[in-house]
Amino acid sequence: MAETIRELVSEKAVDERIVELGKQISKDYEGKQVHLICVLKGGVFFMCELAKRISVPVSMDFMSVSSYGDDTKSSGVVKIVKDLDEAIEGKDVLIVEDIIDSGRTLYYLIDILKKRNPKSVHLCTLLDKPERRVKDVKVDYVGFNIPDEFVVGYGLDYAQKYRNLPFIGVVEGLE
Ligand SMILES: O=P(O)(O)OC[C@H]1O[C@H](OP(=O)(O)OP(=O)(O)O)[C@H](O)[C@@H]1O
Ligand code: HPA
Ligand SMILES: [Mg+2]
Repeated sequence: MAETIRELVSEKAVDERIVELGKQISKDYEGKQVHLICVLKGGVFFMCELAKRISVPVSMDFMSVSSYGDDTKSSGVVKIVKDLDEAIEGKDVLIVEDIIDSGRTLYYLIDILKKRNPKSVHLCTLLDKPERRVKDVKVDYVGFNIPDEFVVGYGLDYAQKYRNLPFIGVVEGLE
C-alpha cells in the first residue's frame, strides 16, 4: 500500500491554537524578555509562527540534539550536535518543541540547560503524546494532546519528508 497522509489537526486549527498560546505566553512573561530556544529541526516551523504571536520582547537561539533509542549503546542519552550561540545565564528560557513523545529528548535537554543557570526554564510544545511517555517531563504549554500515532507536518518528519505540510497528519500505509 502506498503512503498516504490523513489529516489529524487542520492548518486553521493549528494557526488558531498558536495565536492562543502566544497570548498566554505574552501574559505570563509580562514585563520580561522571553528567550526562545528552538530544538532543530522539528521545532522550527512552530517557533517562527509562535514568535510572531508573542507581544513581549523575544530573542531566539537554536540547538540541535541527537537522541539514541534503547537499542543503541548510549541508552537514550541526548548528545548536542549544535549548541546554542549565546549563554543563557540569567535569561527566561522557553524551549520550543514540535512534539514530546517518549520525553527522552527534553528530559536530558532540560537538565543540560538548567546547569547553565538560566533565570527560568519552561517548555512549550505544539504536540504532546502523553501515552508514550517514558521519561517524566513537565510541559508548561501544549498545543494539542494527540493519540499514539506517528504524525508529520508542521516541522515533523517521516524519514525527513513531510516537514513542510501546513497541517498535522498521520502517515498511513507504512510497512
Ligand atoms: O520525546 P521524544 O521521544 O524524545 O521525541 C521527541 C523528539 O523527537 C523528534 O526529533 P528528532 O530527534 O526526530 O529530530 P528532528 O527534530 O530533526 O526531526 C522531535 O522533534 C522531538 O525533538
Ligand atoms: O510522531 C512523530 N512524528 C515524527 N517525529 C517524531 N518524533 C517523535 N515522535 C514523532
Ligand atoms: Mg524527527
